[in-house]
Amino acid sequence: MLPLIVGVIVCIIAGLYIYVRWNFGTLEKLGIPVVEHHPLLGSIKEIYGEPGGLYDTQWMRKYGPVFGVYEGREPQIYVCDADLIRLICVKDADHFNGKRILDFGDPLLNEMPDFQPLEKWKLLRQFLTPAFTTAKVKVMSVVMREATADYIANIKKTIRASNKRVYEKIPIDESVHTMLTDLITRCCFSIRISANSDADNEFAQIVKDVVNPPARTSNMALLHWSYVFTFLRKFVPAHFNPEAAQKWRKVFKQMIEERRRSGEKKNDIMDMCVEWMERLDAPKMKEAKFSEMTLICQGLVFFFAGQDQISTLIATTIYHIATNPEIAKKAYAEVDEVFAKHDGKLEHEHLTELVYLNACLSESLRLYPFFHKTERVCTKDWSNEEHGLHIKKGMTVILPVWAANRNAEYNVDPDTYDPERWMPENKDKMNPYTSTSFGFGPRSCTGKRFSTEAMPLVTAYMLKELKFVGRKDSELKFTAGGPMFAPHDAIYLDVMERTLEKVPSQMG
Ligand code: HEM
Repeated sequence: MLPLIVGVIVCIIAGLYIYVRWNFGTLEKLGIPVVEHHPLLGSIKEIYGEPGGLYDTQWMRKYGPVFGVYEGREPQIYVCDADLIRLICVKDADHFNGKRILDFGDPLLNEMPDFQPLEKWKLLRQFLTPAFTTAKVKVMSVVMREATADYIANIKKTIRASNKRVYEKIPIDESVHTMLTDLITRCCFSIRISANSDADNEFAQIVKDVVNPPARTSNMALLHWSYVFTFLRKFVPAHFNPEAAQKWRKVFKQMIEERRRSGEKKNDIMDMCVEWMERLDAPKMKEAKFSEMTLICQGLVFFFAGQDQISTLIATTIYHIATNPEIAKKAYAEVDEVFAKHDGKLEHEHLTELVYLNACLSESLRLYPFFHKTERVCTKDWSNEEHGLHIKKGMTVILPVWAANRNAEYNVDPDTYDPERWMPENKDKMNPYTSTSFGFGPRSCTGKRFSTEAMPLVTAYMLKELKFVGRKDSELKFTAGGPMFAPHDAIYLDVMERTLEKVPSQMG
């Protein structure tokens, strides 16, 4: 009996060993360099370790612009070459029109557009694309200005309440993030939440809670092994907070119902939701499993697709302005000049005049996008002789945004924050596929127009009214955020009103 039991155990272990390592060797056969990896876990430990985008950058520098990585047992091709990115995302996009269908452990969150089967994603794209037409964004620009004015007024209140006339140690990233809940709610749903600094506001709180899971997993071993044995994912705490997602479902459904009952038209996202609610019974919607839940999730997408991204980019830009006198001098001078030219007001048409400020934001966008990678799944075998690359159907191609944007072939001194590279005389020489932060082609970001309006507008108004000053503890430190996100520690600055600018910098 004992030999039989031992035999069965040995067979099970051998079977598991073969299963775990089954895909190893796939990437090597493609003739591309492959990142050294753990014999069972692939490179998942590294992917979850340091800030992910920095790991990818180190790999690119060691292995070149195209290399293979095993995410657990899944083989993936990382591409940081501009021409290949163009081919995969744009020219031959019909060979790469998939993304992986991921499970976030909640039926609502599983409706996010990036992670849907092809037919459903096409419908979602039809829903999302009209949200930010040029005409709509122009109207939203006015609303953005109002939200920003209220935010600045709140900051000024705190400054005036302080004896030193300084709002000391403002966590500028969190502060802008909270303000964006208000700005997005006003622009997309025509709702004014009471005070944008009021973190207890129910709406703001729900949105905040969704992206803050109750407990991040401390059991890293479980997390790592779940990339090898996928059934273990059930035991890993969700990336998002399912309880808050439930609350969102209730609140957003009520909002749609109220708008439907009132018959009001505000030309916003809520109108689009009401309109699409009527279409849910159509056969093609049913076939694609496009449901009420799908629509309710899209409401949430307007927050979590943009809020972290936009707040990180505004905050990091302000951090560089606050801590670099040369950059500050140019940015403030330009903002003052443009406002003076337009009688103290900045409208949609004037944003392109902020050449230097837009260059600063583009540089933050190059270096610090919150989603540090995106992907395509190959849906038809694809070959390119010039690049000597053959990709089989089913293989995941990763576009490691941080690494690709730091490719020294296209950027001099790629790790340095240097807005000058985005000034017209330099920008015009750039290959557009070297700056990957919004993605490219049919699956690219639908929020680009909204973001490129909000970022310069909010930042310019903040600089017009407020002086940001670096502190001894001001730091820009990115932390590990798993395979997709690039979170950072709080960015502390001091802020004062520009008319009361006498308080000295605490830097150095
Ligand atoms: C600076 C701000 C933003 C950045 C850097 C950014 C970046 C990205 C990236 C890299 C992707 C994947 C693209 C690809 O795979 O080619 C994406 C997708 C997406 N983004 Fe954004 N995003 C931003 C703001 C927004 C905003 C404000 C919204 C508002 C709704 C939004 C909505 C979406 C949606 C819905 C998708 C999925 C598109 C699809 O799968 O078809 N994004 N974004």
